Amino acid sequence: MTSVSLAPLGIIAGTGFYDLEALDDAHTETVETAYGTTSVTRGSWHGQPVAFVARHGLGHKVPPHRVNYRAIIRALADLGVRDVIAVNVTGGIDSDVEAGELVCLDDFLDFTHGREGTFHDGDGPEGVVHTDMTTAYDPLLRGEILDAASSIGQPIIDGGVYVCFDGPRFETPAEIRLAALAGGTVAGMTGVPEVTLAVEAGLRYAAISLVVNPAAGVGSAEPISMDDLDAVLTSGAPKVIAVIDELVHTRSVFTADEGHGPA
Ligand SMILES: CSC[C@H]1O[C@H](OP(=O)(O)O)[C@H](O)[C@@H]1O
Ligand code: HPA
Repeated sequence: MTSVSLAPLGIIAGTGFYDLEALDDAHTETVETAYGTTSVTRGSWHGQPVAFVARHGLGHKVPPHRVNYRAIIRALADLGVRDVIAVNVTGGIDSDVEAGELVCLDDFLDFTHGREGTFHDGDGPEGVVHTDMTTAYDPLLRGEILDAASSIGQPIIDGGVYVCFDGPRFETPAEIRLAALAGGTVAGMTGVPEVTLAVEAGLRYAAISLVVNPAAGVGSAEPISMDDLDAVLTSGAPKVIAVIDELVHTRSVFTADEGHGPA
């Protein structure tokens, strides 16, 4: 059997996901890019190479508005990653979406301001570039996530609009009502420009959102409780890992069948 080098699967995760225990031979390196440095943990999962980034850093030191999204995406692209699965913890805007549920996102609204959101500042050899965002979340990668969830019997909502706010404060009820009117499903603080930079970099990107609370003012006037949120995160994180585990496992079977498995 000829051994070929597989492109590593990129995984970017945030709140509650700081290392991937499933990774074998994990080692963390600092990757330098033209946009700054980022820390990437590389290892293998079911024999598949993986490059993992904890977007808030170990110990959750970096708030959402200060994450260096360009360095993260550039680093993964430079390491040869072609596909990225992102995990975003969110608040439910749509009252039908409950805490503990998973959503496979299919669109976004960008309510952020002033983030470094492009690789195309007009100063490169390519000049002015306008990147299509019609299917920002890659349909094929979304399909892999949905199939993986279905295979293990994990419910996941097929499609949802991620509304990205700057944070780090939570939103007001009025902001969430506006986002609901605009068609938002879930609220978060990190999904954009991560997704748009990935598309600009030519990566296939899809995101699993774990809903951990009703967004501000949804269903009740109760303040968002970090304790409640943490409890849902603790019970929900293994569901997300199980879906990704199945996706990676399926890929490993497929690559072995194709004769491209690890030697
Ligand atoms: C602790 S709740 C707010 C925090 O969680 C989300 O992070 P991530 O998307 O990285 O999972 C949200 O965007 C905020 O950064
Ligand atoms: O309600 C929320 N809003 C924004 N980001 C979040 N991340 C978890 N919950 C929320």
